[in-house]
Amino acid sequence: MPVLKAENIIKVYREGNQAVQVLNGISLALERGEVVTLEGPSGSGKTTLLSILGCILTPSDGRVMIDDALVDPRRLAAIRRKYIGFVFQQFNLFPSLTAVENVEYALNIKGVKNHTAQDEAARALDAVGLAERKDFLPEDLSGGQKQRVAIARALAGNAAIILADEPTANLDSQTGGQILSLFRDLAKQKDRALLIVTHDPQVREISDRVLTIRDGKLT
Ligand SMILES: Nc1ncnc2c1ncn2[C@@H]1O[C@H](COP(=O)(O)OP(=O)(O)OP(=O)(O)O)[C@@H](O)[C@H]1O
Repeated sequence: MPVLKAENIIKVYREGNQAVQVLNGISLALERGEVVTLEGPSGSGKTTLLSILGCILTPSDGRVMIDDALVDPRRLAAIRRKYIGFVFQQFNLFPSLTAVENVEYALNIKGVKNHTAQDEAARALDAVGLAERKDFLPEDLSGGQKQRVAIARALAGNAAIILADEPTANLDSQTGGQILSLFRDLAKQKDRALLIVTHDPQVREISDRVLTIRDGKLT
């Protein structure tokens, strides 16, 4: 059974009396333990699709199922907290929190508190090779290290679905390559589904499958 399934997703953005249909009937399924690349030209709807799959946006039509249950638009935040981990191009770390506090904060939001959160955050940073820098602020970390913190944050709390939007876009290709193999290994270890939106050709190399979106459809 796929952990994530999208059926016939349509998304229309409205601005004033203009309507633009960005997604034109997208269906896909992600299995646990699978790493999938999503490619497509700029403006083709990749981020929109990722936001719908990640329960940030609701589709105009079509449905998303997680673990075979229909995603209820009234419960998006709760479903997102339970099932989804995100990694972004800009890392999106809180600048005033240390590495470990960034991960801990995300765990707190997921309902993991106190010592359990502290221990899990420390373990997650250890898994991405940052145990020695766990008390550093983001400004004292390199780009690759910041992305490791973001990966630790996405993986902590056992999200079954990890969605990444251009995770290597701000990294040099060597650092990007290292981050990608780590990301893949960690996702595979726990049988998570990992979907990566990217223009980076290196992502294909660590993926099981490549999806291409063009004019709002998968080709
Ligand atoms: N909130 C919004 N309101 C109106 N139009 C939007 C909105 N968000 C995105 N769009 C439009 O929808 C289209 C798809 O955008 P999206 O960001 O999903 O594409 P993308 O494939 O991720 O692009 P890129 O690779 O450049 O990040 C674009 O034409 C964009 O301008």
